[in-house]
Order: sequence, then structure tokens, then C-alpha cells
Amino acid sequence: MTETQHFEVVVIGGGSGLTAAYFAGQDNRSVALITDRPEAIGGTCVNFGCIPTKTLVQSARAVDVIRSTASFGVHVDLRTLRIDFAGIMNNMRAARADNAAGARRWVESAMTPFFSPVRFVGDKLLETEDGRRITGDKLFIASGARAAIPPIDGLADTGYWTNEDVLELIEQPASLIVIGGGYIGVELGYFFAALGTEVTVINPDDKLLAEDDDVRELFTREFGKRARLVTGRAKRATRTDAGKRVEVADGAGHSHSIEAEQILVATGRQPNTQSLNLAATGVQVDERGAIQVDAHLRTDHADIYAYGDVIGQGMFKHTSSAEGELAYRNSQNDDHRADRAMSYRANPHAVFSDPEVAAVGLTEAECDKQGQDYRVSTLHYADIAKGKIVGAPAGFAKLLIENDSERILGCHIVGPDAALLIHEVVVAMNTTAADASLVRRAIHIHPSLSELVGTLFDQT
Ligand SMILES: Cc1cc2nc3c(=O)[nH]c(=O)nc-3n(C[C@H](O)[C@H](O)[C@H](O)COP(=O)(O)OP(=O)(O)OC[C@H]3O[C@@H](n4cnc5c(N)ncnc54)[C@H](O)[C@@H]3O)c2cc1C
Ligand SMILES: NC(=O)c1ccc[n+]([C@@H]2O[C@H](COP(=O)([O-])OP(=O)(O)OC[C@H]3O[C@@H](n4cnc5c(N)ncnc54)[C@H](O)[C@@H]3O)[C@@H](O)[C@H]2O)c1
Repeated sequence: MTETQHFEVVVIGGGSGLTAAYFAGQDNRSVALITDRPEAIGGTCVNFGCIPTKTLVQSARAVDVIRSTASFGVHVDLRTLRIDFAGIMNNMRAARADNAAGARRWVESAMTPFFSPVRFVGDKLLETEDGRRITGDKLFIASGARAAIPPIDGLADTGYWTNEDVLELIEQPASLIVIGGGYIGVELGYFFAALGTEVTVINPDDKLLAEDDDVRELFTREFGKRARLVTGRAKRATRTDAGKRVEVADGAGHSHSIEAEQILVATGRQPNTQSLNLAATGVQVDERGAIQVDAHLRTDHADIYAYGDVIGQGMFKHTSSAEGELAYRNSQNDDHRADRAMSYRANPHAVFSDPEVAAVGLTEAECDKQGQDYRVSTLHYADIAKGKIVGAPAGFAKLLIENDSERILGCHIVGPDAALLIHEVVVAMNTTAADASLVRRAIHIHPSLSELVGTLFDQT
């Protein structure tokens, strides 16, 4: 039997797992990093998620800019517009390979890597596929999530793409069915539609995304100008002579049939816990397979922490990184004060589609459900000076403030640079009182889009 190697810190997962590994390295701990995809160090974000997809979205934005110049008195001959799809994809893949190689070099120099799938074979005891055994004082599980494929009859035989497959394309599809109108559906749907693919998005609800209702309404209306939207659930997929067909049940007893060259499935994520044999070490998962953690990101095992997509609490890179630092710090300190608890109250997110969406805090529906005493205010881009200058795009910012306390409960922005604009509100919400006066006191540059937020707060 091989000898078990012991480390002070053991991390499973080469994505946001690198955050805990980084902070452990800063503390001069011995660190083992175990990950099953050595060619994809950096994980989903670097290789199959945030970075490559936003690189593609940037090309879509470039096309949009060119198409919109006439309204600023600049005329280009759109007949000369040529999309080098293979070039766009190759550039994205080259940048991705560079990022992953850089991350791998760092891992190999800063810690002890094990490039293998791993599973628990005992209490805090891990085994790689080739039989190497690893244990540690503190363990971190950051094994992420993968595309969840819903039970659609015939889908496997018909063939479909996930977010990973799409990144390998060389040829642009002429038409595409996107199953799921969430983050991935509308970001990749935007990319393909802007480049000229005929896109159909199938979503159970007639409004896309899981945002504040007003945001969903405007987003769906605007996105619907680019793509065909079909309300219902994909139930069955088949091959046709020309491509693929999906049958959709709309919930009212009707069904539609949609045909396209290809299918992209974007219906959520499934935590990677099944193959870890967590029962061997006493770590519990919930009904979705997500690891259960307390507010300090500790699992049911006192020395094992979990964070990132595998705990399923807001599957974002920035969230995973924040959790990773906190989990590591908590593991080195038995002091379980409230300020060491992970807070998602001011955890923002953005959807990089068109229009762009960003939000932090509660939606109006959540405020109502919680019985909050609050007021709402909305300001449109077209109502501020810079908004007019940039062409009065459809979009607005919406603020929810608690009466009496003036505490910011939530803010939602849909329109250009939403992801940038939300940060002023995120900072204000991170103060102890989350008091709106912080933003009101700030002087906002005129004319800039930041006045959308400044004026919104002034008027609320
Ligand atoms: C298409 C797409 C676009 C996205 N865009 C954004 C965005 O714009 N902004 C944003 O904030 N978030 C975005 N996200 C979400 C973001 O990518 C994730 O929240 C984040 O990458 C999660 O990090 P993680 O470390 O939890 O998981 P991962 O990065 O998936 O890392 C998990 C690691 O564990 C390894 N692993 C799994 N099981 C085992 C095992 N048994 N043994 C060994 N290793 C194992 C995996 O190979 C992987 O390296 C996007 C996601 C997708 C899919
Ligand atoms: N910008 C970002 O931060 C970003 C971008 C992409 C992905 N992500 C992360 O990745 C996660 C996964 O993204 P996603 O888009 O796959 O999931 P999602 O949860 O955002 O959306 C999935 C959508 O698919 C729909 N759906 C489910 N079953 C269906 C069926 N049979 N037919 C039709 N529609 C169906 C759901 O109702 C939902 O609207 C996100 O939740 C997010 O955490 C983040």
C-alpha cells in the first residue's frame, strides 16, 4: 500500500479552489491541490465560463456598435461587414489557453499538484485514480458544477451543445435553438444572434432571467427583438433532414415544434459531488447534490470546508472567490464570530447580454414577501444627460429603500454599463448601515452615466 501524504491544507478543485490555496500559500502552509482537468486550470470561469463567453460577447458588442453608427451621423457600408467566426473563436481559444497555462505554471511552482479525479475513502482521507492517498489538517472542497441536462426525450440521440461544446466551434450555425432563458441562454444567445445566427430561445416563463420583474419585462422585450422567444418546456428532441427539432409544451396543453441546425442546452448547473464519495467523510449534501455548509462555510465535518458552485449559493466567480478567502481564514481560526459569516446581502451579479443587467440585494417581489416597509424609485437612461448623448437606450435603474432607516434593500439596473454602475451601490450596501445617504452625498461627474445612480438616489 502507498504511503499517505499529509499536507496542512488540501484543496479539491482547480477553479476557485485556487483562492484557498493562494491564501494558504501566503501563510506558508504546505498545500496539496487536487484537480482532474490539468489542461483547464482556472476552472469553469477561465476555461468554459466567464472569460471565454465574455470574450465572445465583446465581438457581438463590436457588431452592434458598427450597426448603430448611423444614428450618430457616421455612415458605414454594412454590406462590407464580414464576420470572421473562426477567427473570433480561435482568438478566444488562444487567450483561454494562455490563461490556463499561466495558472498551471503558478500551481506547479506554488503548491503540490495532483492531476487526477479524487474521492474520499475514509475520514479526511482522499485517493486519486492511480491510488495515491492524501490527507490534511484542513480540507476544502471546491469541485464546482457542470451543465445540468433536463430529461428531454431523444435529446441524447439528437445531439446537443453545452456551454463547453459551443466554445469549440469553428463554423457558425445558421440557426440555433437555445433551451433555457437564463444567464447562459441570453449571453450566448446574444452572441450568436448579433453575428447573424437565427436564434430561438425556449423558456418555461414568458419572461426571461430570474431578476426583478420590471427588469425581466424590459429585458425580454428588448432581447425579443433579436431572437424568437418560445414559452414552454422542451419535451422532446429529434433529428430532421436539415438539422434538429424540439417540441415544446407550453403548460396550457399546446405544443410547438421548432427546427434549427443545432441545439444549445442552458438549463442550469449540477454540483459535482456524486463522484466524491462524501459519505466516507461525513459531509452532507442537499436534495440538489449541493454540499451543505454553515454560515462559516464549514461542512458537517469540523475540518472540511466547501465553497463555490458546489455549495450552490449564487454560482458566480466573484462569490466563489470571496467564499474561498473566508473559508480559508475561518479554517485557521476557531473564533466563530458573526463577522466571519459569509454574507450574500450585498453580493452583486450581472448578465452580459443586450441589454446588460446588474443587480444587488432584494427584488421588489422579495421585499413584499418579507413584508418590508419600503419605497421604490425608477430612473430611465433617457432621462439623464449622458443617456441622451449615447442615444437614449432602453433601460433604467430601480432602487428599493427601507422607509425610516433609509437602508438600501436592493438596486437593479438594465442598460449600458449596468455591471459597472451597480458597484457604487454595492459599496454603499457594504457599510454597516447600508445607508442611502452615502450615495446621495457623493458628487457624480456630469455628464456621465454614473448620474443614473446619483440622480436615482436623490429622487428616492
Ligand atoms: C458559460 C458560463 C459563463 C459564466 N459567466 C460568469 C460571469 O460572467 N461572471 C461570473 O461571476 N460567473 C460566471 N459563471 C459562473 C462561474 O464560472 C462559476 O461560478 C465559477 O467558475 C465557479 O468556480 P468553482 O471553483 O466553484 O468551480 P469550477 O471552476 O468548475 O472548478 C471546479 C474544479 O473542480 C474539479 N473537480 C471536480 N470534481 C473533481 C474530482 N472528483 N476530483 C478532482 N477534481 C475535481 C474540476 O475539474 C474543476 O477544475 C459562468 C459560468 C458558465 C458555465
Ligand atoms: N454573467 C454571469 O455571472 C453568468 C453567466 C453564465 C452563467 N452563470 C452561472 O451559471 C449558472 C447556470 O446558467 P444557466 O443559464 O444554465 O442557468 P439558469 O438557472 O440561469 O437558467 C436556466 C433556465 O433554463 C430554464 N429551463 C429549465 N428546464 C427547461 C426546459 N426543459 N425547457 C426550457 N427551459 C428550461 C429555467 O427555467 C431557467 O430559466 C447561472 O445560474 C449562473 O450562476 C453566470
